[in-house]
Amino acid sequence: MSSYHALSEAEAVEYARGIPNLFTPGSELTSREIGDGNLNLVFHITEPSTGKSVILKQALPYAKVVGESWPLTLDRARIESEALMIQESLCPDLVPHVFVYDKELALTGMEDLSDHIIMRRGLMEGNRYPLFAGHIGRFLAHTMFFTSDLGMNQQEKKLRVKQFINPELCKITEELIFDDPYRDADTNDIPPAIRDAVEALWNDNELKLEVAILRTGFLTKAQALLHGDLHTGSIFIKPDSTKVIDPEFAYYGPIGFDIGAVFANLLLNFAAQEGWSKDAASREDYRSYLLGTIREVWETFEREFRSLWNEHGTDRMFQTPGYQDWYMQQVLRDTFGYTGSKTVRRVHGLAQVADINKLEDAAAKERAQRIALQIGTGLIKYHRQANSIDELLDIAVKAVR
Ligand SMILES: Nc1ncnc2c1ncn2[C@@H]1O[C@H](COP(=O)(O)OP(=O)(O)O)[C@@H](O)[C@H]1O
Ligand SMILES: CSC[C@H]1O[C@H](OP(=O)(O)O)[C@H](O)[C@@H]1O
Repeated sequence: MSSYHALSEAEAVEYARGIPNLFTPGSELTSREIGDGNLNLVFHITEPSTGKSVILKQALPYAKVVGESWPLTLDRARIESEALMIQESLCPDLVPHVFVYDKELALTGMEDLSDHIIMRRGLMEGNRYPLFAGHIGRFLAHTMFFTSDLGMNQQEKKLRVKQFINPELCKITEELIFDDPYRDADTNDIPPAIRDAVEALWNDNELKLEVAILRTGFLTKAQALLHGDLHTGSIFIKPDSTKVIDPEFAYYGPIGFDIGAVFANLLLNFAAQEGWSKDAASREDYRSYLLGTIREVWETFEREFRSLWNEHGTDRMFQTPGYQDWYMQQVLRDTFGYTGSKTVRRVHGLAQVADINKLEDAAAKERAQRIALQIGTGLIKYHRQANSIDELLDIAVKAVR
């Protein structure tokens, strides 16, 4: 197969047949396009006679959610496959294995994770995942420590920064997270019931100053190789396993941005319990589970990151007493701010979340949206003063009192 074109299901089968050592030569293969994300095609190829399968993910030259009027680089397929391979080298059990990356077709062939479910769906079904916090805390600590100036050769790190320059995907984030929600942008999709609360953001200069500071961090703070879009739709899960997918937004940025993405999406589900829980007691119980998960993710991340630093840190100046504590406090403060920014954007910006949008009861949906905005703006405004993860949990609890 030659130059770039979007594959048909039949072409996807032929492509998969050519991946070495995967399927039985000459056997029947089936293909189904299952992409439910905002950007790409995803083909699920199976060999019914053996149960073997593979996922082929192909970038389209535009953003699928908007259409051909929003052109988008195919280089994101390279970014995604290279990020997955680095993450696999650091946390082999927490990402899908990549079998093949095809530059010309902007296509990645990877391990099929269909025995897992997308975590957003799992949370909407009220499931609990006791191992998740440990898994994702370890993922965050290892992928960020070993790609940062703390944990890798600082000259090689500069080359990594170059490898993951991702201007078009970063621009999407810069606009959809750090600009459009705070003005009357065309991309916004404002729920009419909460227009008053949304307009209040546009006029809140204290809030916009903090967003400008967080935007500056996103633009300039090349701390570690981020996943870049670590929401619960980018996490596959089952009780004993967690897999992170879809790092096409990967770039060198502030560590708190990825942690904030995880927390924001747990908090969006927390807000949406207005409609998902059947009564007040189960609502409170599930919310406690979500907040407990946030606390455990942070504690795991902090413990593992500090221990990697103590064991593998090579920079002499960074061993100065007090520096590690200062660094962790900055990461915590960034985490508050990015959790807030990533919560707000999902309420009235482009690409919202099913946790809230699938609520059928209009009053519950409106309450959920207002709670999410209150949590998000509260975290953004407080972020530069934060000293402990408890304060984040308090801001969430106060929003539902
Ligand atoms: N490795 C995989 N195994 C099984 N299904 C997958 C895999 N990767 C993606 N999918 C399916 O395709 C969907 C879209 O994939 P995703 O990587 O999130 O695409 P996008 O970048 O367009 O958001 C996922 O929600 C999931 O249902
Ligand atoms: C125009 S892209 C909108 C939105 O979609 C991405 O999510 P995903 O690829 O997981 O569907 C990302 O969050 C972008 O901000």
